[in-house]
Amino acid sequence: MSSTVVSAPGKVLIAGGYLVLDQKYSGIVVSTSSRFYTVIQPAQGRSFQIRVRSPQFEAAVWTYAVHLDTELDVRQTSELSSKNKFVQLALHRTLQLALEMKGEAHFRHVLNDGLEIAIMGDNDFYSQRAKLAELNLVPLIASLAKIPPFTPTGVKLADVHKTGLGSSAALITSLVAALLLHLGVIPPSALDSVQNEGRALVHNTAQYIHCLAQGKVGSGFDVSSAVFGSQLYTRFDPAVIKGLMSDNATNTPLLPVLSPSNNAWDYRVAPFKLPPQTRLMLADIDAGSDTPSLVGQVLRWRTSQPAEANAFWDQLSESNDALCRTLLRLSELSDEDTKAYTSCVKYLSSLQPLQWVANPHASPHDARFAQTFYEAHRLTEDIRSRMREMGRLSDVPIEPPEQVALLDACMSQAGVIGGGVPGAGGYDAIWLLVLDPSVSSPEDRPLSRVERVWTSWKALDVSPLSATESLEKGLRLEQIDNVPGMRAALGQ
Ligand SMILES: Nc1ncnc2c1ncn2[C@@H]1O[C@H](COP(=O)(O)OP(=O)(O)O)[C@@H](O)[C@H]1O
Ligand SMILES: C[C@@](O)(CCOP(=O)(O)OP(=O)(O)O)CC(=O)O
Repeated sequence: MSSTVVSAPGKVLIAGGYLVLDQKYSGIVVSTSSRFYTVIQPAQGRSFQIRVRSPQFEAAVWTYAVHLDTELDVRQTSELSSKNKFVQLALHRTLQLALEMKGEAHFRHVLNDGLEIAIMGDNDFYSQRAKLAELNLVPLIASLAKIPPFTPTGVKLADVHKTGLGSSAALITSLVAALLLHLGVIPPSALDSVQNEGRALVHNTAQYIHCLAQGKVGSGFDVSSAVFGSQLYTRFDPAVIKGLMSDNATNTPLLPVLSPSNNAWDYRVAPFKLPPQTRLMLADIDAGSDTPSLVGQVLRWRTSQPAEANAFWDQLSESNDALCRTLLRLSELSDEDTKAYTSCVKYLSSLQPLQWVANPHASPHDARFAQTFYEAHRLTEDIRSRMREMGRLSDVPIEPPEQVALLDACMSQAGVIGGGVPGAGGYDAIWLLVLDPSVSSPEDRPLSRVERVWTSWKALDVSPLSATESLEKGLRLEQIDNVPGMRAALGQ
């Protein structure tokens, strides 16, 4: 049997943090060009053994034995090595599903060869600050390209500095998809289109396993974007997986719950993408925040002040939805008249947003582009101010003063549409959307202006990520030799 390689993108929740936990509201999630990869190869001679390794980390090899008696068991055999609950649960539950769907004979046939699995994340998932310093490189996006792909982090998994792209969700999603493909549960064509039963099965299984591994049911926007790509996401009702979440549910059949034909899966994925000739910029800030504790405190405020909080969330949600519509409208405007759109992007990229709508010579036709970009700017600023207000009301540093100063400095640069603190906010990251005209010289690009702000910023340590938006719709089937640096990282 040959190898199976599947990748899944990381995520940035640009609007809808906290609200997306409630089915009444939605979140805008952008999937990133930075991806997690799972490589599965047969392990000749190690029947019913599974070896998993993460070559970017120290001591990151986990070996498991698969036992199939009255029930399926996946037991770690290397007692001396650390545990990896996310990987072990993904193996156990996905193999269990494969057993239910394909039967014992097929299961034994595939496992007879054993499995050799490698997990790798693009460099963006882990802070590259130390590596840039070691190579004497200025923290610029162009410098990141000089770091070899899948570069070793030099530390154990537990000690790595994550950048917030959602490593566990992308990892679980790529691992589940690769296993379901390798075990013949879904065909490779399941990854050809977005609306597909096989892909939906990957989604449901990965959501369930991610919740189980995290020990909580989050909104699931990270898994959904890893499967389906950028989207406007509305969560599933957690009741659908309740029966499978307890420790003594290991004998409960998975398929009736995880099957795409189970109507209790009521998540909604509406199309979303960033406008053409704009670019997402992300920075990792060297100061972390603990998402679960921020979430706990905001939700306690909502429970204690329901009337105030619900009215507040309704208004914030209107701004989030309006931002989604406005950004989608820009794609339509570009389709309607690409030439005029392109020249407008070039013109606006040298001006600040307030000047965008102050051109007395613009024809009504051209003014539509500038007005829509301005509306996107206004909405991101409105969302920022509401998120800050929610932080004040719940006493949570959602956009703390240090981040306010940094974002305001970025926002004052010509050609910056908007930005904010992604997801739950806090100190760990910022996102920006900038105009990125295809025809300007490199130093005139808004991207370069923002980078100059970042490199000169003293109050916080700001380091860029290389990710752009991924326009591929989530999961992707890969070939080892087409992924730069993969074979070297595998040591093959
Ligand atoms: N490269 C990797 N190889 C193996 N497991 C990984 C890797 N990256 C992350 N994980 C798993 O994901 C867990 C981290 O999950 P979590 O703290 O929720 O991170 P995140 O916020 O990035 O999703 C790790 O403890 C490990 O089990
Ligand atoms: C608060 C939230 O709505 C968004 C959190 O988004 P982040 O991107 O901050 O999440 P982490 O990857 O866990 O750091 C919680 C949720 O939707 O589950």
